[in-house]
Amino acid sequence: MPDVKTPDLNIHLYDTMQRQKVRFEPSTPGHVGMYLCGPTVYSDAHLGHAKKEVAFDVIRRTFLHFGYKVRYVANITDVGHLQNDSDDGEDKMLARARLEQLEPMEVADKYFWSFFKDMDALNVLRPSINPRATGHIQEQIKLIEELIEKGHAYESNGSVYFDVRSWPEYGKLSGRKLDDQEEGTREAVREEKRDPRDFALWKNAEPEHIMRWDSPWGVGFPGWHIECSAMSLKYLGEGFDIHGGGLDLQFPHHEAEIAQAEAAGHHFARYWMHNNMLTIGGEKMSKSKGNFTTIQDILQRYDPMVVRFLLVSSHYRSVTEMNDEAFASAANGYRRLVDTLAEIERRLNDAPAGADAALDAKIAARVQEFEDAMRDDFNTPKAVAALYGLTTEMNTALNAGAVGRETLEQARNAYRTLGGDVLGLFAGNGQAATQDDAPVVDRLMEIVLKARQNYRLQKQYAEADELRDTLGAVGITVEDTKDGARWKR
Ligand SMILES: Nc1ncnc2c1ncn2[C@@H]1O[C@H](COP(=O)(O)OP(=O)(O)OP(=O)(O)O)[C@@H](O)[C@H]1O
Ligand SMILES: [Zn+2]
Repeated sequence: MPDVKTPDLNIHLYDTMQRQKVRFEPSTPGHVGMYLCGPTVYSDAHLGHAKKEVAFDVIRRTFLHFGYKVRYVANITDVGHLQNDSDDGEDKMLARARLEQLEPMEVADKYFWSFFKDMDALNVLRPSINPRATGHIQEQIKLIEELIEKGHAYESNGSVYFDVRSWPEYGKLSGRKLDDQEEGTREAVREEKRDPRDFALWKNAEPEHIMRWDSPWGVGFPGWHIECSAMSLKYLGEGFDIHGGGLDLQFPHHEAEIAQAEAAGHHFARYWMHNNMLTIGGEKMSKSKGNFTTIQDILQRYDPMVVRFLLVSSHYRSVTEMNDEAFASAANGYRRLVDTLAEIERRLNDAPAGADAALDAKIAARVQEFEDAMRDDFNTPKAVAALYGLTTEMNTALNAGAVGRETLEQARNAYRTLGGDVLGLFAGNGQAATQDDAPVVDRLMEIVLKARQNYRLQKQYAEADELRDTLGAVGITVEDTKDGARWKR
């Protein structure tokens, strides 16, 4: 018999569209189709991106835990996302390509791989499907044609705009009334539009715009929003289950996605989920504000599992404020869990046979507490509190003397399943969990890398390589970049 678990039917989630917690009912029993708006790949990912990716990864893992099959589609934006998120301005990819003197597709690939390297480190499961906007131009053109045919879009000067006045529901997700919406675009673009709030589905390419494709309206490129409507429907089908993204994408991006899909006659996402922001000094961390810390930089200082622990310690719909104290307390909290788990595993080597019924009941109650928290809109802080509770109880029992093998196994399974499989916290060995020594190691590494650089300058490459290999053996990788050597552990 295959190991088939009956899906749990008691999961509640907060649906942004309905503005309340509702019971999740899948469109196909036992299956969940999820779409997540992914990154625009023009620079390295920062901790704000990590918050979003980890939030939805935990949601996906929770559905898996509760017996669902999940198809998880997360896109990569590699065209059409213009600066200021508006209908004019330079394409973010092109601006970066110019800066780095690369082909736009080189920029996309460079940051695509860097994104996945970071996500792998944070133990974020890879998407089931990872479609790229430039690979789906035909699908986007087809959807635009449907919209023109139905009278919800019009061509103007080689560009195509969505006619917001033709779609009274525009604004239903964010609750914005059409009249309250800003008219952000510059004069020349505004002249092309019937209403300044119309948004671009397709843009006519100026001669110098090198990312360009043929279309029924001439040579151009897709608007930013259309890719997500086209690709989610393609891979998840009509009326798919969950659409996710950051709260800041509700308007205009998600509002536009809904209008594009529904005005063309499609059934779109049935639930909308949004993560809140990671902030620094109370302000959203963002690339354009420049107040960001890249994931690569933070991983120089902290074990990726500590970073992940920090992120799951606050709810996905709450703000996560990032500062040194938050990391220090995450490192300590995480250490408590892994130390106890390590002790349980050590004791299992020579534990006496048998079980401790009272402790078994406590473990079962903590498992229940954890699962109830996750069923209630993926309440990770409460779930973490259940793990802390378990940890206190286990430490008391372990300090008091021998614990029976069956009970130790139960406890280990609880940590591995809930902390490991659901929260994704036990990739790697967690050994570098508390890096109170980070400043000292930083300084030491500066000295070591300088020594290695001296070897290289004197063409003593064998010695330089040996130094790098020795560092590798203790878990420190050194990478040579054009800006000098970088390291991480
Ligand atoms: N600080 C943050 N906290 C949580 N999620 C974020 C944060 N910053 C970005 N995201 C999410 O990551 C996704 C991609 O965001 P995007 O590439 O626009 O990042 P950004 O730093 O806001 O860039 P920009 O400042 O150029 O708009 C979006 O879903 C967005 O909501
Ligand atoms: Zn999107």
